[in-house]
Amino acid sequence: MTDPQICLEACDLSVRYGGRLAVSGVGLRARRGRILAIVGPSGCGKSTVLACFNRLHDLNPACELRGSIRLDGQEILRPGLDVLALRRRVGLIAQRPNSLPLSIGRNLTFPLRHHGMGRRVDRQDAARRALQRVGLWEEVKDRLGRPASELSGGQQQRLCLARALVLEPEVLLLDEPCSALDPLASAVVEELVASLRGNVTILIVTHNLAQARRLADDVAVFWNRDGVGYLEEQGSADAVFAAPCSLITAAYLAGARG
Ligand SMILES: Nc1ncnc2c1ncn2[C@@H]1O[C@H](COP(=O)(O)OP(=O)(O)OP(=O)(O)O)[C@@H](O)[C@H]1O
Repeated sequence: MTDPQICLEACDLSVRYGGRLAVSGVGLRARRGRILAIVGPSGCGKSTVLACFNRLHDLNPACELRGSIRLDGQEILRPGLDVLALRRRVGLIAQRPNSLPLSIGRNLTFPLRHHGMGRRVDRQDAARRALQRVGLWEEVKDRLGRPASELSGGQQQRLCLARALVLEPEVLLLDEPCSALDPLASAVVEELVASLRGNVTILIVTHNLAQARRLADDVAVFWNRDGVGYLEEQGSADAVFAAPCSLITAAYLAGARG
């Protein structure tokens, strides 16, 4: 039986690019409403695994997935799944702010329309609430018609978070969301992510171990052997940081490896 505390679960997940095995045998569990930090050295497959959870690899015909991923107990890798509906439930925020080449307001109303919210007034209302949620409303309310590209990097990343949140996702996948931001903008985004705890299940890839310590309820440590990424260890952040089970994790967290 599915554990109701588990929102998202990968079992024996493997990914190949053009036939080359990139990630193998990953079993990962994300608890509902908690923040799971995914850490590990470069190239061990963190982003590759993260992108599996909203089927982003469907866009890459050279990419092949094996194994199982269940969202609320339902298999999401099965053929015929409504991928648009999945992406409404599981949003992804990339490393670099990727606002749409539209106005600030339409960055939010466009996805709502795409996902079938019919009335303009409802879309505008949802957009305002999403902008308030990420603390951008006061900064942009008088220039909603201006291009999103006029915003700073930090503001654009908050706009991207608002664009994901406006669809009221159950899960947010964050791929190093602060790595392109200065420390102040990074702190704002980090606080925002922390404020979502309890409401949204969050998986965040980060190279910043201090950030993982501050944010995470749970931690998954990835590693790579002979060029193939795998999950070395996972557990509660307290346990993994204080008393890791694996020597590799211990050395990585101590800064000696990776
Ligand atoms: N689109 C792609 N096509 C081919 N190989 C890829 C592609 N994306 C990733 N890879 C390969 O898959 C492996 C894992 O890469 P991935 O980016 O997932 O690692 P990562 O742990 O997220 O790294 P980083 O921390 O540097 O972002 C690497 O060997 C990489 O070269």
